[in-house]
Formats: sequence, structure tokens, C-alpha cells
Amino acid sequence: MTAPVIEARGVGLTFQTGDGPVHALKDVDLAIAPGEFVSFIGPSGCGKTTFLRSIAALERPTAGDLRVNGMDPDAARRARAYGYVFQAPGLYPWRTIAGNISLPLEIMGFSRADRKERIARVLELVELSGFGAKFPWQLSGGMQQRASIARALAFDADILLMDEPFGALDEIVRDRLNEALLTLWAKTGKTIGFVTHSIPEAVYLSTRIVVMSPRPGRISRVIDSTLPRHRPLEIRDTPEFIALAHEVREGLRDGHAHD
Ligand SMILES: Nc1ncnc2c1ncn2[C@@H]1O[C@H](COP(=O)(O)OP(=O)(O)OP(=O)(O)O)[C@@H](O)[C@H]1O
Repeated sequence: MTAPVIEARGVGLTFQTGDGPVHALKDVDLAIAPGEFVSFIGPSGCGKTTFLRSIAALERPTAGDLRVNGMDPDAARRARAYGYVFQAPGLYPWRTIAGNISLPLEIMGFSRADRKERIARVLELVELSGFGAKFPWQLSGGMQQRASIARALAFDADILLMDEPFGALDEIVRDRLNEALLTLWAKTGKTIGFVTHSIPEAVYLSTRIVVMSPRPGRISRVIDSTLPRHRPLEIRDTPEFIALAHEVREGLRDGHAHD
């Protein structure tokens, strides 16, 4: 078996708050192989974001061991192991789309010529070629989110971490972006960790679905997808898709039963 890109062993994270400890994660064991598309789904407060943020070294686990490309998350961050996409696009309004994508590259010290080449390439990947000179407010919400994905892709990290990137968008736009994301994933072979509240989105996108439950946040079920990698949107009407969605729903219900 190839070495996992992300490996969690007994990971726990307890926040100390004024109201006492909050067990955001407990005993999380998970290994993600290169090229997988893994979704995290579960009710509010089950630790999905905390787990993604821990991978990205934005939170520090208080128990267990977490490795990203074989390194501790801080070292992985320094090695630019991943790009991170937040729920809100978070683009600077005073910079053009190209300028926004350029910013992390500037901070990392990429040359002007290299930046230009990378910006053109990622804009094409997210189907925004020709929009580089626009300002964020001149783009729709879906286009802005695609621009933020382009920004996360620009420095060629193998891992893409996405925290509910399409949660704020209407369903038609979300469908289109889901399709575009699968195309992008097929083209780039990246490993993707994706947080969502939507069962159809998780089933449509993932090779594996991690169902989580709250208090304490933990993994209650891991479901391997039986769907082929090539997935037209109509796949959502097939019995295989409906069976997987059912299994996720059952997992969510089981998780609640422990409350
Ligand atoms: N910085 C923090 N300090 C204290 N508690 C926190 C902090 N961040 C998260 N929590 C708590 O940890 C638990 C897990 O939160 P987290 O945001 O990871 O859940 P989630 O599954 O992503 O929820 P949602 O779907 O609402 O985004 C929650 O009870 C939350 O209130």
C-alpha cells in the first residue's frame, strides 16, 4: 500500500473554554491515500472543521498523532503541502482576480514570470480564463469561489483542503461547481479533503465519505463509494447513488443515537 498523505492516529482535540472543556475531536483514526477524494459530513459541532484545520496546522491536537505527507502539520505547512479553501471566497476587493491569486505566490517569492504562468494555468483549470483583470465584485458568487480555488491551486500543493466551499451558493451553481471540481480532480490527481453538510454533495464527489458525530466529535462511519470515477450529474438518479445516500443518512442517524 502507498504511504498515506494524511494519517491520524488517536487524534483528539479539547478546547478549554470558560464553560469548561469542549471535546471537539476524540480518538480519530483515519488514513487518506494519494488521490482520494474524502468528504467529512456530520451535524454542526461534530468537529469537521476542527479536523480540517488540524491538518492545516490552524489548530493543534491535544492527543494522538497527525501526519501530513509524513510530516507534522507545521512542517507540512512550511513545505506548502496543501491549499486551503474557506467557505467564504475571502478575496481582497482592491486586488484583481489575478492579483488575488498572485498574492500568496508573491509572499512565497515566486518570480513575476512564474506567477504569470501559474495564474494563467489555474484560471484555465477553474474555467475563468479571461477574468484575471476583473475585480471580485464584478464576478458572481460561484465565480468568486472558483477564483479562491484557483488561488489554493496556484502553488501546486498535492493536497486541497476545502471547508464547505459551496455551502453559501444556490443549488444550480453548486451542481455546476461540483461537476467542475470533479473534472479538476481528474485532471490534477490531487488528494482532496472536503467538509460538507450535504449528503448528495458528499456522495456525488467522494471516493470515501467520513460520517462524524458530536459530543465528543468522532468518526462514526466510513463509507467507500461504489460509484465510478466518471460521474455525470445524472448519476444521482441511479440506484447505487441512492443506496449510498441512504447509508450516509443511516450513519448520521446512528451518530445521533449516542447523544
Ligand atoms: N476556538 C474554539 N474554542 C472553543 N471551542 C471551539 C473552538 N472551535 C470550535 N469549537 C467547538 O468545537 C466543536 C467542534 O467545532 P467544529 O467547528 O469543528 O464543528 P463542525 O462540525 O465543523 O461544525 P459546523 O458544521 O457548524 O461548521 C464545537 O462544539 C465548537 O463549538
